[in-house]
Amino acid sequence: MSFTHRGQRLLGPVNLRLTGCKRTLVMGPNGAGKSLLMRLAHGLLSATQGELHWEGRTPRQAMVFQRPVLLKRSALANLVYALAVNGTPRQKRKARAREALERFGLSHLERRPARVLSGGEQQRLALARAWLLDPEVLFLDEPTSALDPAAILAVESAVQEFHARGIRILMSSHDLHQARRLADEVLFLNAGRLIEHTDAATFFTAPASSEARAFIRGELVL
Ligand SMILES: Nc1ncnc2c1ncn2[C@@H]1O[C@H](COP(=O)(O)OP(=O)(O)OP(=O)(O)O)[C@@H](O)[C@H]1O
Repeated sequence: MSFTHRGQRLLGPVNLRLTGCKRTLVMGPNGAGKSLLMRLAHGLLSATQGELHWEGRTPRQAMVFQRPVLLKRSALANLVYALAVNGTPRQKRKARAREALERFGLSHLERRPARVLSGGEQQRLALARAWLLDPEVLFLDEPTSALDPAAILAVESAVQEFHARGIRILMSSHDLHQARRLADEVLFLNAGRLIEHTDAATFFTAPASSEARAFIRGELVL
């Protein structure tokens, strides 16, 4: 796939096959095209050239963003609304929403307006909403970049839980430590090009490209 805007190619061509129920971390410097790749894969954007193919039917998917998109209503009502859109019968919505709030440690905040929750609480609410959608594939676009260490830990634990439940993870991150903790494999992008697609152990110990080596050493990649 490629994505071109006003004659400028911002991403691609990216030719890539993702398999297995892995945790794939999408890495690379600012502007590398990580978000574009995630949005194309999730179907929020259409490729200007090329196509995305799912093997078999298109899986159920959810996406968690850097800044959660929450409705101007309570935490509970945000989840109830997601269930309504999802077609869950009315009489089951509140109980299921409360279960999800409990799972993500938010029960005590159910009546609070979602938009006044702290950044970490909002992200947990977004994860609870994703959980309720029962996805087969979960996209997370830099979900921890605005969070403190405790909130980052909560998000990473949730990612591990999703993974343990058999959900395929595609997550972008700048954070090398986070990628080392979570990744089964890494997609490394730079300037709109896919530079490496490799298992995590190889990426961190013996990256093939000079760009990835510089990125891992913490040097500026231009
Ligand atoms: N919808 C769009 N229309 C036009 N340009 C876009 C669009 N989305 C992204 N871009 C541009 O494409 C490039 C890649 O953006 P992208 O958000 O994918 O980068 P990124 O790797 O996620 O960066 P960051 O780490 O800073 O979030 C940037 O130069 C950005 O300005």
